[in-house]
This record gives sequence, structure tokens and C-alpha cells, in this order.
Amino acid sequence: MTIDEARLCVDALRKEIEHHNQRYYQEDNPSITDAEWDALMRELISLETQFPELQSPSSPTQRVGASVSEGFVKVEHQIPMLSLSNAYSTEELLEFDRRVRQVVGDEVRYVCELKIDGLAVSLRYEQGRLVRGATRGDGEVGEDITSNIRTIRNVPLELTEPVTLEVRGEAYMPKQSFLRLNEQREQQGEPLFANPRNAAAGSLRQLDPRVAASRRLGVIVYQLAEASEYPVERHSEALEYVRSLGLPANGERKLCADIHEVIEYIDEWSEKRRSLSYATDGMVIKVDDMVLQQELGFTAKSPRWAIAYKYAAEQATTTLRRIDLNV
Ligand SMILES: CC(C)(CNC(=O)c1ccc(Oc2ccccc2)cc1)c1ccc2c(N)nc(N)nc2n1
Repeated sequence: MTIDEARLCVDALRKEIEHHNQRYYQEDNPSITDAEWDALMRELISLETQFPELQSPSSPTQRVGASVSEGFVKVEHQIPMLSLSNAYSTEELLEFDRRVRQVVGDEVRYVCELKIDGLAVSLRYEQGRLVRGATRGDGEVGEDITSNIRTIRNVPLELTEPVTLEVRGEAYMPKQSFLRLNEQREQQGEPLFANPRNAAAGSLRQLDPRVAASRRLGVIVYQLAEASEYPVERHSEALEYVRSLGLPANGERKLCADIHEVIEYIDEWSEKRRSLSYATDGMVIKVDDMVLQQELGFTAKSPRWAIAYKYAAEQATTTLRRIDLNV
């Protein structure tokens, strides 16, 4: 095989593998089997070994490093990772809306986003390349988990544009992966994870990226924290922008004209969310217009322009199967 033929194969294999990586996270699109995926990856590794000049840091073969970290380096967040205040009832949502309209007037639209039951992470890209992944930590200082973040298949190693930006999102373990992992741990006599959030957190704290890679985590982006270009004026635009760059910002969400539409959307997803491939624990409501967000500002630890409505906690479950994983 000539180098030119090899280059065509390598490019085609990389595209096909990344395509299947993205499809793996869309519930209704059955992706290829793990064995078929492994075969594609083996073929790509073999070609990149035969033709080293074709190697690239953003090839899917560069996701899983072999070196085991000693520990995690601390990372200071240039933009703090804030938390959300919670609402547990419709009355509290109406009170939130009243407070918002008291400050910014009645022309306020909200974006509703399903709240994924995972852990907050920050992804930094420079000139379009993934350079760092970090945990939230205390909001100011987190831990560098770049080697584990790189193993998450729907996290692009390279964006479609060479921009420098930072996004925040939720790292999660799909329900199926959670069940499979706990079954393996049960067979090996290891303690079970109580829920997908703990399983995801435990996976990202692994010092060996090969273990993190085996846990098949996913990320859904919910915030554009810093952007070198493209000044956005609305949160909904920011999410469309990061999606256009190849980032997974495709969580269930809706732009609502008022708080009543928000309440309808919350009710609509109260049961529907159980059929999703990932665990959720609420709905995040945000003022869409960023100028209004600035007017509303922040309390000590959370924005005044956002709130998380929490669904009634899942009934305490004793058996593996009854954690509403709908399987
Ligand atoms: C709204 C925000 C708290 C993110 N926003 C921020 O953290 C944030 C941080 C500094 C900001 O501006 C500042 C910049 C510099 C200094 C201080 C504030 C603005 C927003 C948040 C938190 C958790 C979320 C979650 N689990 N799911 C979804 N879907 N959305 C979420 N959104």
C-alpha cells in the first residue's frame, strides 16, 4: 500500500470511528457492536504504526494513554464554576420568576435544560485542540483529569474551527454502562456504585486512563464559559455555537416564552426522562438573554438568573434493577 492509499484509509477510518462515537450517545441510533468498533480501531492503529508520518494528536487512537498518573494536578478555574440554587415546587419556580421580572421586566424568556445526574467538568480548547479537562472541585480550584477526559468518545479531540474557548458540562455514565459495571463488580465481589453519578465520579478519578476508557462515559455541554470569538448575546445561541464546533450540547432543552411554558416543559419530562439513556435529576431554567443575566448578577455562589427544579427524588431503591433505569 502506498502512503497516499494509506492516507485515504486513515482519513476514512478516523471519520467512521468518530461518527460511531457520536452515534453511541444518541439513544435511538443503534451504533455498531463493540467488536466491530474495536476492529476499526485495530486497523487504524496498524496503519498509523506502518506509516508514522500519518499519526496525529487528534486521531481516535490517541484517546487512551498508557501512562498511569501518580495523582491529579490542581487547576485554577479562570472563570469560577458556580452552582445552582434549587427549587422543589411550582411555587418556588413562580417566586424565582417574580424576582427575575422585578429586576428585568416582563419580557424575559427562559431556556430549560434537563439536568443530568453526573459531575461538572470543564473542557479547554486552544486553537481548536483539546488541551485540558478538569473537575469542578470547589468551583475555584479543580483537578486536571485531561487524560481521562480524552477517553470520553463524544468529547472531540479537535473542534471544527481553530478557536480557543472553555466550556462546562456534565460528565455522566449512561444507564446501560452503569448496570453493566455494577454487574461486573457484583461478580468480582467488589462494592457496587449507588448511582450513575457516583460511578461517573469514580471513573474520572481513576489514575489509569484505560480504566476510565472502559467505563464508556459521556459529556453534555451546558455552558460556553470563555470564547475568543463570536460574542453571543443569548444562552441558546451559545449552545448552538458550541454544537456547530462539534461539541455534544444536544441535551433535551427548550426556549420558553414565560414561566408557565417552563412548568409545562418540566411536567412533560417528569416521566419521559426515564426513557433517556442517561440519568437526570431535574430541569435547569436560565434567563436566555445574556444582557439580562448581567443585570441580575450573582449571589455568593450561584447566578440569580438560573435555578434547578429538582424532580421528587427517586424512591429509595434496594435492588439494582429498580433504580428507574427502565431496563
Ligand atoms: C448556570 C451554571 C451555574 C453554569 N454557569 C456558571 O458556572 C457561570 C460561572 C461564571 C459566570 O460569570 C462569571 C464570570 C467571572 C466571575 C464571576 C462570574 C457565569 C456563569 C450551571 C451549573 C450547573 C448546571 C447543570 N448541572 N446543568 C445545566 N444544564 N446547566 C448548569 N448551569
